[in-house]
Amino acid sequence: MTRIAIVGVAGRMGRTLVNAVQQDAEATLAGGIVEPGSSLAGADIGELAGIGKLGVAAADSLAAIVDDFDVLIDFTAPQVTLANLAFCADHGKRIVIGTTGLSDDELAELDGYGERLAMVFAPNMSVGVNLTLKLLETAAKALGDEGYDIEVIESHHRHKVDAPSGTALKMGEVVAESLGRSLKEHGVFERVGQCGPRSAEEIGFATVRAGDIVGEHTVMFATEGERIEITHKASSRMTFAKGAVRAARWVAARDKGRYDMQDVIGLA
Ligand SMILES: NC(=O)C1=CN([C@@H]2O[C@H](COP(=O)(O)OP(=O)(O)OC[C@H]3O[C@@H](n4cnc5c(N)ncnc54)[C@H](OP(=O)(O)O)[C@@H]3O)[C@@H](O)[C@H]2O)C=CC1
Ligand SMILES: O=C(O)C1=N[C@H](C(=O)O)C[C@H](O)C1
Repeated sequence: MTRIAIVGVAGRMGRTLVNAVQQDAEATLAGGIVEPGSSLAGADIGELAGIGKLGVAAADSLAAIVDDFDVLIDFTAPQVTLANLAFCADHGKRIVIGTTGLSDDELAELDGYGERLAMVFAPNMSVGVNLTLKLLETAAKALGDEGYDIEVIESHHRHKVDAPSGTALKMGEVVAESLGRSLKEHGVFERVGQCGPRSAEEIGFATVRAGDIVGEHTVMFATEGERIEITHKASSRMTFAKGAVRAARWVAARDKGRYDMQDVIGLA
Protein backbone atom coordinates (compact mmCIF):
# COMPACT_ATOMS: atom_id res chain seq x y z
CA MET A 1 0.00 0.00 0.00
CA THR A 2 1.52 3.37 -1.01
CA ARG A 3 0.95 6.15 1.52
CA ILE A 4 0.34 9.34 -0.47
CA ALA A 5 0.25 12.95 0.67
CA ILE A 6 -1.07 15.71 -1.57
CA VAL A 7 0.20 19.27 -1.51
CA GLY A 8 -2.10 22.05 -2.75
CA VAL A 9 -4.99 19.89 -1.61
CA ALA A 10 -7.58 22.67 -1.96
CA GLY A 11 -6.60 23.43 -5.57
CA ARG A 12 -8.28 22.20 -8.76
CA MET A 13 -5.87 19.28 -9.14
CA GLY A 14 -5.46 18.77 -5.38
CA ARG A 15 -9.18 18.11 -4.91
CA THR A 16 -9.27 15.76 -7.91
CA LEU A 17 -6.23 13.91 -6.55
CA VAL A 18 -7.96 13.26 -3.23
CA ASN A 19 -10.75 11.60 -5.20
CA ALA A 20 -8.32 9.58 -7.32
CA VAL A 21 -6.33 8.27 -4.33
CA GLN A 22 -9.59 7.27 -2.63
CA GLN A 23 -10.56 5.23 -5.70
CA ASP A 24 -7.21 3.40 -5.87
CA ALA A 25 -7.14 0.08 -4.02
CA GLU A 26 -3.33 0.10 -3.72
CA ALA A 27 -2.94 3.64 -2.36
CA THR A 28 -3.96 5.30 0.87
CA LEU A 29 -4.49 8.97 1.61
CA ALA A 30 -1.91 9.85 4.26
CA GLY A 31 -2.26 13.63 4.33
CA GLY A 32 -3.00 16.88 2.56
CA ILE A 33 -1.26 20.24 2.72
CA VAL A 34 -2.65 23.74 2.28
CA GLU A 35 -0.68 26.99 2.20
CA PRO A 36 0.94 27.99 5.51
CA GLY A 37 -1.52 30.17 7.44
CA SER A 38 -4.46 29.12 5.25
CA SER A 39 -7.89 29.28 6.87
CA LEU A 40 -8.44 25.77 5.44
CA ALA A 41 -5.84 24.20 7.77
CA GLY A 42 -7.64 21.63 9.92
CA ALA A 43 -10.48 21.10 7.43
CA ASP A 44 -11.24 17.51 6.41
CA ILE A 45 -9.61 16.94 2.99
CA GLY A 46 -12.51 14.75 1.85
CA GLU A 47 -14.87 17.63 2.53
CA LEU A 48 -12.55 20.02 0.66
CA ALA A 49 -12.73 17.60 -2.29
CA GLY A 50 -16.52 17.39 -2.08
CA ILE A 51 -16.60 13.65 -1.35
CA GLY A 52 -17.49 13.77 2.34
CA LYS A 53 -15.49 13.29 5.55
CA LEU A 54 -12.40 11.07 5.25
CA GLY A 55 -10.99 11.70 8.71
CA VAL A 56 -7.81 13.33 7.36
CA ALA A 57 -7.28 16.96 8.40
CA ALA A 58 -5.44 19.40 6.10
CA ALA A 59 -2.05 20.37 7.56
CA ASP A 60 -0.23 23.58 6.69
CA SER A 61 3.30 22.14 6.66
CA LEU A 62 4.95 18.95 5.45
CA ALA A 63 6.83 18.74 8.74
CA ALA A 64 3.52 18.09 10.52
CA ILE A 65 2.91 14.86 8.55
CA VAL A 66 6.50 13.78 7.86
CA ASP A 67 6.09 10.30 9.40
CA ASP A 68 2.75 9.61 7.71
CA PHE A 69 3.58 9.41 3.98
CA ASP A 70 5.94 7.74 1.46
CA VAL A 71 5.21 9.73 -1.71
CA LEU A 72 4.22 13.38 -2.11
CA ILE A 73 2.12 14.48 -5.10
CA ASP A 74 2.67 18.14 -5.95
CA PHE A 75 0.59 20.15 -8.45
CA THR A 76 1.20 23.70 -7.20
CA ALA A 77 3.60 26.41 -8.43
CA PRO A 78 7.32 26.33 -9.33
CA GLN A 79 8.83 27.83 -6.14
CA VAL A 80 6.51 25.79 -3.91
CA THR A 81 7.46 22.61 -5.77
CA LEU A 82 11.19 23.31 -5.41
CA ALA A 83 10.83 23.84 -1.66
CA ASN A 84 8.88 20.56 -1.39
CA LEU A 85 11.54 18.75 -3.41
CA ALA A 86 14.17 19.90 -0.93
CA PHE A 87 12.01 18.66 1.95
CA CYS A 88 11.45 15.26 0.31
CA ALA A 89 15.16 14.86 -0.49
CA ASP A 90 16.09 15.68 3.12
CA HIS A 91 13.54 13.24 4.57
CA GLY A 92 13.89 10.18 2.30
CA LYS A 93 10.56 10.67 0.48
CA ARG A 94 9.62 10.17 -3.18
CA ILE A 95 7.75 12.81 -5.18
CA VAL A 96 5.45 13.10 -8.21
CA ILE A 97 5.45 16.58 -9.74
CA GLY A 98 2.82 17.90 -12.16
CA THR A 99 3.59 21.60 -11.74
CA THR A 100 4.27 23.46 -15.01
CA GLY A 101 5.71 26.86 -15.89
CA LEU A 102 9.20 26.33 -14.43
CA SER A 103 11.92 28.65 -15.80
CA ASP A 104 15.16 27.22 -17.21
CA ASP A 105 16.93 27.93 -13.91
CA GLU A 106 14.12 26.25 -11.95
CA LEU A 107 14.26 23.22 -14.26
CA ALA A 108 18.02 22.95 -13.73
CA GLU A 109 17.52 23.10 -9.97
CA LEU A 110 14.81 20.40 -10.15
CA ASP A 111 17.06 18.21 -12.29
CA GLY A 112 19.77 18.27 -9.62
CA TYR A 113 17.46 16.51 -7.16
CA GLY A 114 17.48 13.38 -9.36
CA GLU A 115 20.71 12.44 -7.59
CA ARG A 116 19.07 12.66 -4.16
CA LEU A 117 15.62 11.10 -4.51
CA ALA A 118 13.27 9.32 -6.91
CA MET A 119 10.87 11.67 -8.72
CA VAL A 120 8.39 11.54 -11.58
CA PHE A 121 8.10 14.93 -13.28
CA ALA A 122 5.77 15.36 -16.26
CA PRO A 123 3.77 18.31 -17.62
CA ASN A 124 0.91 15.95 -18.40
CA MET A 125 0.11 12.74 -16.51
CA SER A 126 -2.60 11.42 -18.84
CA VAL A 127 -1.93 8.18 -20.69
CA GLY A 128 -3.46 9.72 -23.82
CA VAL A 129 -1.06 12.66 -23.98
CA ASN A 130 1.94 10.42 -23.38
CA LEU A 131 0.88 8.14 -26.23
CA THR A 132 0.33 11.26 -28.36
CA LEU A 133 3.97 12.23 -27.75
CA LYS A 134 4.98 8.94 -29.40
CA LEU A 135 2.67 9.60 -32.36
CA LEU A 136 4.22 13.05 -32.75
CA GLU A 137 7.70 11.58 -32.90
CA THR A 138 6.62 9.36 -35.82
CA ALA A 139 4.73 12.16 -37.59
CA ALA A 140 7.59 14.64 -37.23
CA LYS A 141 10.13 12.17 -38.61
CA ALA A 142 7.90 11.42 -41.60
CA LEU A 143 6.74 14.95 -42.40
CA GLY A 144 8.94 17.58 -40.79
CA ASP A 145 11.62 17.63 -43.48
CA GLU A 146 9.10 17.27 -46.33
CA GLY A 147 7.80 20.82 -46.42
CA TYR A 148 5.14 20.51 -43.69
CA ASP A 149 4.83 23.51 -41.37
CA ILE A 150 4.47 22.60 -37.70
CA GLU A 151 2.25 24.55 -35.29
CA VAL A 152 1.20 23.71 -31.72
CA ILE A 153 -2.16 25.06 -30.50
CA GLU A 154 -3.32 24.73 -26.90
CA SER A 155 -6.50 25.77 -25.06
CA HIS A 156 -7.07 25.93 -21.29
CA HIS A 157 -9.42 27.41 -18.69
CA ARG A 158 -9.35 31.10 -17.75
CA HIS A 159 -7.49 30.48 -14.44
CA LYS A 160 -4.32 29.00 -15.92
CA VAL A 161 -1.29 31.17 -15.09
CA ASP A 162 1.46 29.84 -17.38
CA ALA A 163 1.69 29.86 -21.19
CA PRO A 164 2.29 28.03 -23.38
CA SER A 165 1.19 25.02 -21.37
CA GLY A 166 3.84 22.58 -20.18
CA THR A 167 2.30 19.97 -22.46
CA ALA A 168 2.51 22.23 -25.53
CA LEU A 169 6.17 22.92 -24.79
CA LYS A 170 6.84 19.20 -24.36
CA MET A 171 5.09 18.48 -27.68
CA GLY A 172 7.24 21.15 -29.32
CA GLU A 173 10.38 19.65 -27.80
CA VAL A 174 9.52 16.13 -28.99
CA VAL A 175 8.90 17.39 -32.53
CA ALA A 176 12.05 19.53 -32.53
CA GLU A 177 14.22 16.71 -31.19
CA SER A 178 12.84 14.26 -33.76
CA LEU A 179 13.93 16.69 -36.47
CA GLY A 180 17.30 17.61 -34.97
CA ARG A 181 16.08 21.18 -34.39
CA SER A 182 16.39 23.20 -31.22
CA LEU A 183 13.15 24.59 -29.77
CA LYS A 184 15.12 27.48 -28.27
CA GLU A 185 16.21 28.47 -31.78
CA HIS A 186 13.12 27.54 -33.81
CA GLY A 187 10.21 28.03 -31.39
CA VAL A 188 8.04 31.07 -32.29
CA PHE A 189 5.84 32.14 -29.37
CA GLU A 190 4.42 35.42 -30.65
CA ARG A 191 3.35 36.81 -34.00
CA VAL A 192 2.08 40.35 -34.11
CA GLY A 193 2.19 43.21 -36.63
CA GLN A 194 4.41 42.96 -39.73
CA CYS A 195 6.10 39.75 -38.64
CA GLY A 196 6.72 38.47 -42.19
CA PRO A 197 6.12 35.00 -43.63
CA ARG A 198 6.95 31.98 -41.52
CA SER A 199 10.27 30.20 -42.03
CA ALA A 200 10.27 26.53 -43.03
CA GLU A 201 11.90 25.40 -39.81
CA GLU A 202 9.99 27.35 -37.20
CA ILE A 203 7.67 25.63 -34.76
CA GLY A 204 4.84 28.01 -33.89
CA PHE A 205 2.80 28.14 -30.68
CA ALA A 206 -0.69 29.57 -30.15
CA THR A 207 -2.49 29.84 -26.80
CA VAL A 208 -6.21 30.10 -26.02
CA ARG A 209 -7.49 30.86 -22.47
CA ALA A 210 -11.26 30.64 -22.04
CA GLY A 211 -13.98 29.44 -19.68
CA ASP A 212 -13.57 26.00 -18.15
CA ILE A 213 -11.59 24.18 -20.87
CA VAL A 214 -9.74 21.38 -19.05
CA GLY A 215 -6.93 21.07 -21.60
CA GLU A 216 -6.71 20.64 -25.38
CA HIS A 217 -3.61 20.30 -27.53
CA THR A 218 -3.27 20.07 -31.31
CA VAL A 219 -0.10 19.71 -33.34
CA MET A 220 -0.68 20.66 -36.97
CA PHE A 221 1.50 19.51 -39.86
CA ALA A 222 0.39 21.61 -42.85
CA THR A 223 1.62 21.80 -46.42
CA GLU A 224 0.12 22.88 -49.74
CA GLY A 225 -2.83 20.59 -50.41
CA GLU A 226 -3.26 18.91 -47.04
CA ARG A 227 -2.87 19.13 -43.31
CA ILE A 228 -2.68 16.57 -40.55
CA GLU A 229 -3.78 17.45 -37.02
CA ILE A 230 -2.97 15.29 -34.02
CA THR A 231 -5.23 16.33 -31.15
CA HIS A 232 -5.68 15.34 -27.52
CA LYS A 233 -8.66 16.66 -25.54
CA ALA A 234 -8.98 16.19 -21.79
CA SER A 235 -12.58 16.42 -20.60
CA SER A 236 -11.88 15.74 -16.91
CA ARG A 237 -8.95 16.42 -14.55
CA MET A 238 -9.39 12.85 -13.35
CA THR A 239 -7.28 11.68 -16.30
CA PHE A 240 -4.29 13.65 -14.91
CA ALA A 241 -5.02 12.61 -11.32
CA LYS A 242 -5.24 8.89 -12.11
CA GLY A 243 -1.93 9.13 -13.96
CA ALA A 244 -0.32 10.87 -10.98
CA VAL A 245 -1.53 8.19 -8.54
CA ARG A 246 -0.21 5.49 -10.89
CA ALA A 247 3.11 7.38 -10.97
CA ALA A 248 3.16 7.55 -7.15
CA ARG A 249 2.73 3.78 -6.84
CA TRP A 250 5.43 3.26 -9.47
CA VAL A 251 7.97 5.67 -7.98
CA ALA A 252 7.49 4.23 -4.48
CA ALA A 253 9.48 1.21 -5.70
CA ARG A 254 12.26 3.24 -7.37
CA ASP A 255 15.63 4.39 -6.14
CA LYS A 256 17.06 7.81 -7.01
CA GLY A 257 16.49 9.34 -10.44
CA ARG A 258 14.34 11.75 -12.45
CA TYR A 259 11.65 9.87 -14.37
CA ASP A 260 8.68 10.92 -16.49
CA MET A 261 5.30 9.41 -17.40
CA GLN A 262 6.80 7.59 -20.38
CA ASP A 263 8.85 5.57 -17.85
CA VAL A 264 5.78 4.90 -15.72
CA ILE A 265 3.62 3.75 -18.64
CA GLY A 266 6.41 1.77 -20.31
CA LEU A 267 6.69 3.96 -23.43
CA ALA A 268 10.24 5.22 -22.78
N1 LIG B 1 1.04 17.50 -15.07
C1 LIG B 1 -0.27 17.47 -15.26
O1 LIG B 1 -0.86 16.45 -15.69
C2 LIG B 1 -1.07 18.68 -14.90
C3 LIG B 1 -0.44 19.77 -14.41
N2 LIG B 1 -1.15 20.85 -13.94
C4 LIG B 1 -0.37 21.91 -13.32
O2 LIG B 1 -0.57 21.84 -11.90
C5 LIG B 1 -0.42 23.14 -11.33
C6 LIG B 1 -1.64 23.46 -10.45
O3 LIG B 1 -2.78 23.54 -11.27
P1 LIG B 1 -4.24 23.78 -10.63
O4 LIG B 1 -4.56 22.69 -9.67
O5 LIG B 1 -5.14 24.04 -11.76
O6 LIG B 1 -3.98 25.15 -9.83
P2 LIG B 1 -4.67 25.70 -8.49
O7 LIG B 1 -4.29 27.13 -8.39
O8 LIG B 1 -6.11 25.33 -8.48
O9 LIG B 1 -3.97 24.85 -7.32
C7 LIG B 1 -2.71 25.12 -6.77
C8 LIG B 1 -2.85 24.96 -5.28
O10 LIG B 1 -1.58 25.05 -4.64
C9 LIG B 1 -1.79 25.76 -3.44
N3 LIG B 1 -0.54 26.31 -2.89
C10 LIG B 1 0.14 27.41 -3.27
N4 LIG B 1 1.22 27.58 -2.47
C11 LIG B 1 1.21 26.56 -1.57
C12 LIG B 1 2.06 26.19 -0.50
N5 LIG B 1 3.14 26.90 -0.17
N6 LIG B 1 1.74 25.08 0.21
C13 LIG B 1 0.66 24.34 -0.08
N7 LIG B 1 -0.19 24.65 -1.10
C14 LIG B 1 0.09 25.74 -1.83
C15 LIG B 1 -2.78 26.84 -3.81
O11 LIG B 1 -3.39 27.39 -2.67
P3 LIG B 1 -4.06 28.87 -2.81
O12 LIG B 1 -5.19 28.72 -3.74
O13 LIG B 1 -4.44 29.14 -1.38
O14 LIG B 1 -2.96 29.76 -3.30
C16 LIG B 1 -3.75 26.03 -4.66
O15 LIG B 1 -4.73 25.42 -3.87
C17 LIG B 1 -0.21 24.09 -12.50
O16 LIG B 1 1.17 24.29 -12.69
C18 LIG B 1 -0.77 23.31 -13.70
O17 LIG B 1 -0.25 23.68 -14.92
C19 LIG B 1 -2.51 20.87 -13.96
C20 LIG B 1 -3.20 19.81 -14.48
C21 LIG B 1 -2.54 18.63 -15.01
O1 LIG C 1 -3.13 24.09 -15.85
C1 LIG C 1 -3.80 23.13 -16.30
O2 LIG C 1 -5.01 23.01 -16.10
C2 LIG C 1 -3.08 22.10 -17.07
N1 LIG C 1 -1.79 22.18 -17.14
C3 LIG C 1 -0.91 21.24 -17.74
C4 LIG C 1 -0.01 21.92 -18.76
O3 LIG C 1 0.39 23.08 -18.55
O4 LIG C 1 0.31 21.29 -19.77
C5 LIG C 1 -1.58 19.99 -18.23
C6 LIG C 1 -3.03 20.09 -18.57
O5 LIG C 1 -3.18 20.41 -19.92
C7 LIG C 1 -3.84 20.98 -17.66
